[in-house]
Amino acid sequence: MSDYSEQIREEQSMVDESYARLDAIRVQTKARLDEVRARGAHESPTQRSERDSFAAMYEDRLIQLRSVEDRLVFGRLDHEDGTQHHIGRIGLSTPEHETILIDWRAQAAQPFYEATPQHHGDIAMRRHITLKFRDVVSIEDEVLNIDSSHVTSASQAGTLTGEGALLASLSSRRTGRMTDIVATIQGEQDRIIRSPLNRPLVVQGGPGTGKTAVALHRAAYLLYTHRQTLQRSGVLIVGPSPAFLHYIDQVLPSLGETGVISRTIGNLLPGIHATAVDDPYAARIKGDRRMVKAIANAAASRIRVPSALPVLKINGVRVAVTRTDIEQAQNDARRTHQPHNIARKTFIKSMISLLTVRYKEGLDYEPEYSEVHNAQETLRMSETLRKTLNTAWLPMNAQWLINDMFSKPHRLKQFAPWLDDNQIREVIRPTGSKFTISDIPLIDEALEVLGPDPHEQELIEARNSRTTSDEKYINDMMSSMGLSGSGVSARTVLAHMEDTDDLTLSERAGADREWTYGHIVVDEAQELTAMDWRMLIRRCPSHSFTIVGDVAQTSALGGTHSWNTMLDRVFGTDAWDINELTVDYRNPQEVSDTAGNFAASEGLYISTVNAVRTVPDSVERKTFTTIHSAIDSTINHAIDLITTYVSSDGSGRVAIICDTEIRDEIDKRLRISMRNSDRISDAEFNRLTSQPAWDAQIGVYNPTEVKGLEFDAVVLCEPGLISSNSPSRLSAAADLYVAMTRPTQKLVIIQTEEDKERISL
Ligand SMILES: Nc1ncnc2c1ncn2[C@@H]1O[C@H](COP(=O)(O)OP(=O)(O)OP(=O)(O)O)[C@@H](O)[C@H]1O
Repeated sequence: MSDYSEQIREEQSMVDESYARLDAIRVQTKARLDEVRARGAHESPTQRSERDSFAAMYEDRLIQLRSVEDRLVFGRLDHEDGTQHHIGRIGLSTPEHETILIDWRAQAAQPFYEATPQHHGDIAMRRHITLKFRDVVSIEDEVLNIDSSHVTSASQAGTLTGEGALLASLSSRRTGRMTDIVATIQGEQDRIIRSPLNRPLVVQGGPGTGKTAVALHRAAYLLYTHRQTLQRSGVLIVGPSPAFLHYIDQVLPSLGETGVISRTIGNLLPGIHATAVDDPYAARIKGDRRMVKAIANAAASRIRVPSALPVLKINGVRVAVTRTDIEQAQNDARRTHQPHNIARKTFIKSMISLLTVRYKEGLDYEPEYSEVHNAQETLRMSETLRKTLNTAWLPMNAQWLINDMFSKPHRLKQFAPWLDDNQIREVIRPTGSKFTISDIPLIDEALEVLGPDPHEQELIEARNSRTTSDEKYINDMMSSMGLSGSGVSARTVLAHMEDTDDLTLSERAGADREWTYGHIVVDEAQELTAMDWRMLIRRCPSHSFTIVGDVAQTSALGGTHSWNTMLDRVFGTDAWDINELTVDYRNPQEVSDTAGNFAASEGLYISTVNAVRTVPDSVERKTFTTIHSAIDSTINHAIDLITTYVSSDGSGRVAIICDTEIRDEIDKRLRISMRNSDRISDAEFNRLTSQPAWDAQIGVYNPTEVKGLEFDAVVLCEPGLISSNSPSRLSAAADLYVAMTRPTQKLVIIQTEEDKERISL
C-alpha cells in the first residue's frame, strides 16, 4: 500500500486544483457582473430589463461560489476500472469541460453515501478527505470490494470504516448553529434525501437521528434536481420557533442554496406576526378540525334577514324591502359558491335589481332607461338601504371574525355547539386581545371562507385601475417611440418604475398569502394540529412535502401521536410514505438509554435508536433535600460545565432546563454566581452575559424552548416540577424526553427528594 503522506500530497494537489478553478470562476463571474452593471444608463427598457436579470443571475452565482469555500472537497470514489471521481459541495470542470469535482447531489455521487460492501456496484473504495481551510489534514479509506486490485491504494492510516470523519464532527463543540453534514451523510439518510419530489414523505425518528439535517439536505437535493420547477415556486421551511429557524439558517446557504423561505406557523400570514402562546388546553380546542365548522357557522350567521325592514322612498315612490327579496338575493349569492365577501357583491347586485323591479311596479308607466338608472343610483346611495343590506350580508375581515368569535361566549357556543362551558371559558378572551400562534390557522381559514378584506379589496381595485391606465399610457408612449413589439411589456416597464421587480422570489412568496410553493419542509411536525395542516396544504396543492418529526416528542395536546391518524386525513390513505431513521448521532449511548428507558416507562411510543458514540460518565444524577440546595447545585454544575465546554472563540453551549416557574430565579442566581466565581474572569462574564439570546453559550430554558436544538451539556433541574405543571402526563413525558436528549456530551439531572416522588428519571 502506498505511503499515507504521499497520498495526502496527491489529494492536496487535487484540492489545490479545485480551489484554483473555484477562484478562477469567481473572478470570471465577478468580472461579468461588473461588466453588466457598468452598461450605460441610456439603454432601452428591454436592454435594462435584460441587464438586471443577468446581474441578478451573476450575483446569485457569486453568493453560491463564496458559500462553498469551506470543505469544498470531501470525498473520492474509486471505481473497479481504476477511474477516480472526487466529490464536493458543487460540481466543477476545467474550461475544456473535464470533470474536476462532482456535486454531492449528482447521481454519480450517490454511491459515496450508499455503497456498502454487500452492494458496492462498481465501486471498489471510498475515501473521506478532511480539510482545514484549504489544506488536506487527513484521509480515511473504506474498502468496499476487498478483492479489487485497486484497494492496494487504500491508505493504512485512519480506520477503514469512514467513522473517523463522522465521529470527529459529532464530538466537536456546538456553535449554536447547525452545520451541514454533506461529507458524512449516512446511507439510510441519503436514501431519504434522494426520494422523489411528488409524494408527501414523513421522516420519523428518535431524537438526534438527523431528521432536521436530512430535511435540509433533501431541500438542497430537490433544488438541484428540480431546479426549473422549484426556482419558480420556491421552497418553504416551517419550523417550531424563531430560535430554531435561526439555529438552522446557515445550512442551506452553506450548501450553495439561498432564497429558501423559512417561517413558523405564527408568522406564516403576511402582515400578522403572532408570538403569544395559548394555554395548552385552549391551543388544543383551537387546533381541532371542527373549528372549520365553527368558522363557517360564524360567517353564515352574518347572512340573515334583518328583523326591521325599511320602506324606502325613491323619487317619491314607496319601495318596500321584503323578506322574500332578501332571501332570493341571498340564494343568488350563495349559488355562486364564492367566498363570503365576493358573493356579497352578487347579493347587492341582486337586491338592487329586485328593488328596481319593485320601483317599476310602483309606477303606472314604463320608465325611461335614464329614470331607472337614476333610481338605481339613489338606491345605491341610500344610507338606510346600505345599513339593511349590511345587516343582511355583513362584509367582514378575517381578523374581525376571529376576534368576535372568541370574545362572546354565547356566540361561540352557537358556532361551536360541541364545546362545553369549561372549554368555552378556556378560549374566551377580551375583545381586541393580541392574536396567538394558534389563531393564525383560524385566521387563514376565515380568509378562505370570507375572501379578501372588503376594504383592502377596494384599495386593490383602485390600484389595479390606476395600473391599467398607467399601462395604457406606457403602451401609447412606447408605440409613439416605435418600441411596440420590442418584446418588453408595459407591465415590465411599470414594474421597473415601481421597483417591484427588485423583490426576490422569497420576498414575493412571503408577502403573498396565496403563494403556492413547489415543496414544503415541515420540522417538528408532530406538534402541528389539524388546523395547522389545513393552512399548510393550501400552500402546496401538489402535496410535495417533507415532514420530519418524532411522535414520542409531541407535547402539544392538539399535536399528533400517530402519523396515520393525522396524515390519512390530510393527504388521504396510502397517499404518503414514511421512512424511519434509527441512529442517534447526537447523544452518547448512556444519555440515549437513560432518556429512552424513561420515555418507554411513561408509555411513549419511541422509535428504536442506536447511538453511535459512548461517553463514559455522560449521565450524572444528584438528589437534595431542599429546592434551595438543588438550585445551588444546578448552578455549580452549570459553572463547572461552562469551564469545561465553553470557549471564548464562541464555541460550546451549556443549557439549564427547568420549569418556567423556577426559570427566572435560576437565571438570576446563575448570573450572580458567575460574576462571583473565580473560575470565570470578568471579561468572560461580560462576554457571556452580553450575548444575544439566540447565540447565548449559557442559557436557562424551559423544554419547549429547546425543541430541535442541541448543547454540549445540559443540567436538568427539578424535572418533576415540569411534570406537575404539564397539562398531561404524556405531554410531560414528551417534554422531559426532549430535555434529556439535547446534550452531545453530558447530562446532569438534579432533583429534590420531593421531586423524585413526582417523577423518577
Ligand atoms: N450523517 C451525519 N453526519 C454528521 N452529523 C450528523 C449526521 N446526522 C446527524 N448529524 C448530527 O446529529 C445532530 C442531530 O441531528 P438533528 O438535529 O438533525 O436530529 P433530529 O432527529 O432532528 O433531532 P430532534 O428530534 O432531537 O430534533 C446534529 O448535530 C447533526 O448535525
